[in-house]
Amino acid sequence: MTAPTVLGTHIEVRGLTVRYKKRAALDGLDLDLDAGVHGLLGPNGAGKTTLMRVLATVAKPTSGRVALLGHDLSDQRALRVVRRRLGYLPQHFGYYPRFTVREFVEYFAWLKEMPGSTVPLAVDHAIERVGLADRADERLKRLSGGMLRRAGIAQAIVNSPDILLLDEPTAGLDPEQRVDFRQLLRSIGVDTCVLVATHLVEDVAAACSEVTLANGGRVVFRGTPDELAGHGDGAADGDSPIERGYTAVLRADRAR
Ligand SMILES: Nc1ncnc2c1ncn2[C@@H]1O[C@H](COP(=O)(O)OP(=O)(O)OP(=O)(O)O)[C@@H](O)[C@H]1O
Repeated sequence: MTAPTVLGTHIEVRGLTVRYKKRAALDGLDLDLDAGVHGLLGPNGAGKTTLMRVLATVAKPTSGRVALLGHDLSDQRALRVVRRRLGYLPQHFGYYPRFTVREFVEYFAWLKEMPGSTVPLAVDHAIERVGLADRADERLKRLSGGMLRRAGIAQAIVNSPDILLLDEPTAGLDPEQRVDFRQLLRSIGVDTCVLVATHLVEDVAAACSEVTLANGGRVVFRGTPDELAGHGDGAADGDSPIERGYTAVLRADRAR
């Protein structure tokens, strides 16, 4: 199956606001992302998960405009087209514990309306890419937390999405798996727009071509991991250059 050509920007967000009662989880956020691996960093409550949920089309904006693959999400007909081209690993995902890994990934392939003839091969490939081939027929309830996370990543990539949204994908992965996972991200990011929300700045430094730092529902920094690290030159706290950059940018934003 060949992926359709992507016209325009993969992700285009303008003035995105999401309110929960009086609190703004996102507050006029602007963002443009194309192919590549993009890290999304920010402190607790910055709005990362809210942004991921809007981009995954499971939450609606209060105001503002979001276009994915050139389709405006306010257009109901476009939603179906876009959803086929998306992969999404939520921060917390539900599953039937009696499903095997293969059944679980297959189920998502059907939900994404993949042509039936392509499903078995795509499922096997996705399971292999996350290193679960030897567990493909194991029930989900028998997997460790990290393996379950990897099964979640497999369902997200089964349709070779044009946009892949991963909310804290490395939570629970052991160090060796995290190294493999970064390699997987880099290979997917060659022609896919991958957005990874995480607290692990070392994953961002190692795997991401670009990083977006959110605070208070807005973007406060956008650049390469090296550029973020550059903001930490001097006295800011942190154990690595990128941690120091992260801390320095947040402090400067809070002092505004
Ligand atoms: N369903 C909800 N109802 C009310 N407030 C919410 C809801 N979901 C999120 N919020 C609020 O919106 C803000 C942003 O939350 P969000 O989960 O998007 O942040 P985050 O950056 O993902 O945080 P974390 O790093 O802790 O996962 C927070 O103030 C949060 O309390």
